[in-house]
Amino acid sequence: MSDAYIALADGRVLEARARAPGRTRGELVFTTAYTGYEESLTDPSYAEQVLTFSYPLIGNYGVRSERFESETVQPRAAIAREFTDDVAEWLAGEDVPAIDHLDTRELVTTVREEGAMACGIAAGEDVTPEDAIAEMEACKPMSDHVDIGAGVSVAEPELHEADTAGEADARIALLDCGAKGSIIESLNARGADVHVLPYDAAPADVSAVDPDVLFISNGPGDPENFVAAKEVVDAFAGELPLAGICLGQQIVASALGGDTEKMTFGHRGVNQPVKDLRTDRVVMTTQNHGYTVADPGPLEVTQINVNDDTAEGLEDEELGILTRQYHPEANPGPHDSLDFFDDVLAMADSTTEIAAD
Ligand SMILES: NC(=O)CC[C@H](N)C(=O)O
Repeated sequence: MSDAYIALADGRVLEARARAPGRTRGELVFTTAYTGYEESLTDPSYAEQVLTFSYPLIGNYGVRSERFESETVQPRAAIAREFTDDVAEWLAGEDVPAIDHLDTRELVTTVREEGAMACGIAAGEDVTPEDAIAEMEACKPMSDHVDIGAGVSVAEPELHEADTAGEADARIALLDCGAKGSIIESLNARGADVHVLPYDAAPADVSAVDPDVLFISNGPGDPENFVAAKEVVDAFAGELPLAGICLGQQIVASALGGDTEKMTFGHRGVNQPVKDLRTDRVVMTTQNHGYTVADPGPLEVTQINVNDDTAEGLEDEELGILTRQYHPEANPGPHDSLDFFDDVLAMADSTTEIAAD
């Protein structure tokens, strides 16, 4: 008798071992990252998803809150071939179901072939396969989570001061659609004050901060549902330099007349190769996304994914727009693309010069 089950939308039910009990449902996705489980499990972009680690052993360097990207565990459940006790205890303490001792290679192959899909999990004493099936049947498609930003954004504006407190070189308005903490830290470390605004802030809320750059964060769900953020981008494009990471890139492109589409299984891992089309330089990047910019609208695609040619960087020098589909803040690494933040802050400098002229 097993004490855990996962039901898949394709009709299969797999047996597993319960490491943290509970019943839940979500979109089944996988990451190939072999380090960075603390960062992944606290990345708000995983809201409403069930995260499978393709690497077989997760947790062998413990759990330290210094590495968290947000204050809570974000996916609805976690799956690995084997979790260490440290990770299992952390997830149990956070009431996030976790299961292991199942064939995660089969799970990953299924998602690669059939796409990210609904799943249901039941773990703990006395659970039955029917419990997992009932959860799976109640699972909504990701695009139906129309207000997903509400669960991951700040409720009120917050100021995160530059490490050079009192002597900030730039002021950033960060629209928090589920921002990873290390995006804020990367900006603070480069001398920028970061005014974090709720995901549904109005253009007037952005003006109130009088920023040098408007920055749209990463976040969960379907970018087309972030209607207020698109209105903000539309209001400030050409007026203020604009930057975005991941969901931020998708929102900027969509707001300016482009389009996004759902990928079959997405990109989640820490070794995604990205090529800059102007220099032919390839860097390794951290990624976590299930949607992609299919039509960049007026923006130029300056970087692409080497594996599937999808858009990884969008720019418009005249409008002052710079976005990345991957995660330049690079926690857990690699750090190849950290200079993105220097390029964003250079846009802030250029507006200061324009204003001074
Ligand atoms: N990390 C992100 O910002 C993810 C963006 C979006 N939710 C996607 O899955 O594509």
